[in-house]
Amino acid sequence: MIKIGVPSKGRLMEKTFDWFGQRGLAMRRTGNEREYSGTVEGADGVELVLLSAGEVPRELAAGRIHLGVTGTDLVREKLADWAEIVAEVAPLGFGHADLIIAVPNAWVDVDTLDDLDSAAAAFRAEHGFRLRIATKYHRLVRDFLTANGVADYQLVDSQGATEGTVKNLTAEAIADITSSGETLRANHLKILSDSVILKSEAMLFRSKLADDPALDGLLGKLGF
Ligand SMILES: Nc1ncnc2c1ncn2[C@@H]1O[C@H](COP(=O)(O)OP(=O)(O)OP(=O)(O)O)[C@@H](O)[C@H]1O
Ligand SMILES: O=P(O)(O)OC[C@H]1O[C@H](OP(=O)(O)OP(=O)(O)O)[C@H](O)[C@@H]1O
Repeated sequence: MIKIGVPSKGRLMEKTFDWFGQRGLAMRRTGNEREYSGTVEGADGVELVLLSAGEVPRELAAGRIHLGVTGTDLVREKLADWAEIVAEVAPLGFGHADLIIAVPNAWVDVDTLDDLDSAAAAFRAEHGFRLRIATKYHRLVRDFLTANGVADYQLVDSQGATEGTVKNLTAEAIADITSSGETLRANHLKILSDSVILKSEAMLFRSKLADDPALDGLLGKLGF
């Protein structure tokens, strides 16, 4: 059985279903609205595994799914040695979003990473603790800030509604995905001009740790 891991809800699921549908593989959810089960028609021996987008990388790494759809951001964040574990089969043309760092609009003197570095040092001197950056992308943000010489900060974990942490006084800055920019604007935050950490998009991945004799045939049918 070839197992394909697909996000279980929302835009990502619907667009993924459309993408496979256009290539002759009809996917749909079955059971009631809340039941996470689904079927695939158009190819024999293929099973649909509905997963949280955030869990697709781990399932690919464990070899429990052969193919998986998720954002490139989540694969790079969750799998340190991702290029050894998965191969990128095809970008799907949706789910485009940038991982960026943003600070309050009110910080008029802070527009770049250098400015952030200065502000972070001043913040620590004034408050006695390090400036807090809220994010769920710990690995990517830490690596990026280290590479850019920013050190005087701490990451605080935020698994959702990250832009709200500044207003809630649990962080001074955030690192999150943005697409239209609406959420940042609504929360009075601005992007540091040189802080695009990653340009993410939805991608079909193949696990290098799971094989099936029929996999190449299926990829051929999909056009790859
Ligand atoms: N506003 C957006 N526009 C485009 N892509 C987005 C947007 N927000 C998130 N994404 C992308 O969608 C993917 C899934 O995001 P996320 O982890 O937030 O999922 P989720 O909907 O919270 O799912 P779950 O809670 O099941 O893990 C990520 O790859 C992310 O980059
Ligand atoms: O730039 P925009 O178009 O406004 O999109 C960005 C928002 O979309 C995502 O949140 P999501 O809706 O997935 O909710 P979350 O806060 O639970 O991650 C992301 O975390 C941002 O908050």
